[in-house]
Amino acid sequence: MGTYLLVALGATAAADGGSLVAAVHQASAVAVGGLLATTALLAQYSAASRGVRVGTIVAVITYVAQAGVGLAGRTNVVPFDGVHLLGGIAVFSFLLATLVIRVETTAGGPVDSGTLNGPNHGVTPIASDGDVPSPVSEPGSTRVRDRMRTYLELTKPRLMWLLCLLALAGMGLAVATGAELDGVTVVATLGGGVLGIGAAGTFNHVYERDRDRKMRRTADRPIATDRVGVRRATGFAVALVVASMAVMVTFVNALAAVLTVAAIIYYAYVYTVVLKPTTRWNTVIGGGSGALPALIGYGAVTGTVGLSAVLLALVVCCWTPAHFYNLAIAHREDYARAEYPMLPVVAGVRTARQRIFAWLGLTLIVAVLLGVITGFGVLYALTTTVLGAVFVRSVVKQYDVNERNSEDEQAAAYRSFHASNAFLGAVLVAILVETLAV
Ligand code: HEM
Ligand SMILES: CC(C)=CCC/C(C)=C/CC/C(C)=C/COP(=O)(O)OP(=O)(O)O
Repeated sequence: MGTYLLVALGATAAADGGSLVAAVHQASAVAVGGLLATTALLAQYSAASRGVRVGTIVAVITYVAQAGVGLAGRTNVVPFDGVHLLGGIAVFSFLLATLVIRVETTAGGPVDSGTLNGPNHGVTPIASDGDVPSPVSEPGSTRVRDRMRTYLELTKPRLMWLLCLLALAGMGLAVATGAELDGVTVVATLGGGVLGIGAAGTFNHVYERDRDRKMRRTADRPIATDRVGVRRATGFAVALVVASMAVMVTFVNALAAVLTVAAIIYYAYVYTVVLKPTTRWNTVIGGGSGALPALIGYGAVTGTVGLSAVLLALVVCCWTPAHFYNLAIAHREDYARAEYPMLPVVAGVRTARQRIFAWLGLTLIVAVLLGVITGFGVLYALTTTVLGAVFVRSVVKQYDVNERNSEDEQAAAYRSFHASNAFLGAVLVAILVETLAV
């Protein structure tokens, strides 16, 4: 992650042209170079696998070339900024790949390589949504409150904070281009967005009710437990769509309204109905729905779609598999039982963890590109680096658990899941501060 810090700081230095950041970048380059050389040397003389030895050497060679390009650029002999950025990304990628080889070859226990075949090995679900209704009869006011809570549960409220933060960051990117932001647009976009997410979530509950019953994590959902009927839930979802559109069209603009409908259809139909039950790529392709709020926020303010918003959406697209595969690992028995072809179910845990590393690496790379084109400062560079490091570390730690299908394994996967949410949340807040703070 030291290399990543260099890339992030280098991008910042290039953006603000300031000498302080440039100086810190150069000092860090020397320190990280020392660390890298030591690591490579230790790898050659230890029992590390061939992959690790070769990987660290390749990283060192690229690093030296990269330092050369950096020095040449400093004296303005070769103004190779783009090459220097790519070189940094290359070193980072080699090292991440080497890390994967390293954790795989030193993992203590038998790494799960295959797909699930047995029914249920006694996994205890860690998370579950919602309360099971009490059988005891209750006074009217409690019943009304329960009913409201049940309908609220249909809207998947727990995802909303991050999706709202994403839309806000989209608005921040719009402001960075010089657009004006007003309170009505902010409130109406978030309000219309929340109604839209509620609609999409409710459709998802309706369509998945049979499979939800088969999964421990979801068996107590409102429709799966018949607390709400299919027709009522569908009516509720339609009402939410109408309300969302009314808010968007009246108080925001046509683009935001169209993108919101697109997000609802993308999640409730393309992902839920077409992709999720049929292909292992469901998460990768379906993640696009959750990325749309970046464009909705930007479009709400500017009436157009801009490059920075597209890059932010791309960050979220790359982040989504790194976010979800952790849960898919923790609940793979559930998914297998409901016959969803989630990656860990059809390709095994080992492959899923590799993909988490790969998508996380891509997320970090696209995040740097976003920083470069928007000219973000040190706060953004440090946030992506530190929270990125926490996320990477949490995934490495998943390999420390030896016992397959144990509670420890689930807990480790859940830590990565929470790290993923903390990472994206912090990056979005950093974007907001960078774009809105004067
Ligand atoms: C294909 C895409 C995605 C899949 C399959 C996925 C899957 C999941 C699942 C299964 C949960 C557990 C949820 C529950 O039942 O409460 C969850 C939680 C969550 N997801 Fe995702 N997710 C996706 C995309 C996103 C996106 C794009 C965001 C936001 C930008 C997001 C933010 C969250 C948040 C905030 C939580 C709640 C965490 C908590 O309860 O502490 N997810 N996700
Ligand atoms: C602005 C707007 C309308 C956005 C809507 C898009 C949206 C709700 C994206 C979130 C994607 C998501 C949480 C998937 C959950 O996966 P899952 O359904 O597989 O999870 P589950 O197993 O818990 O049902």
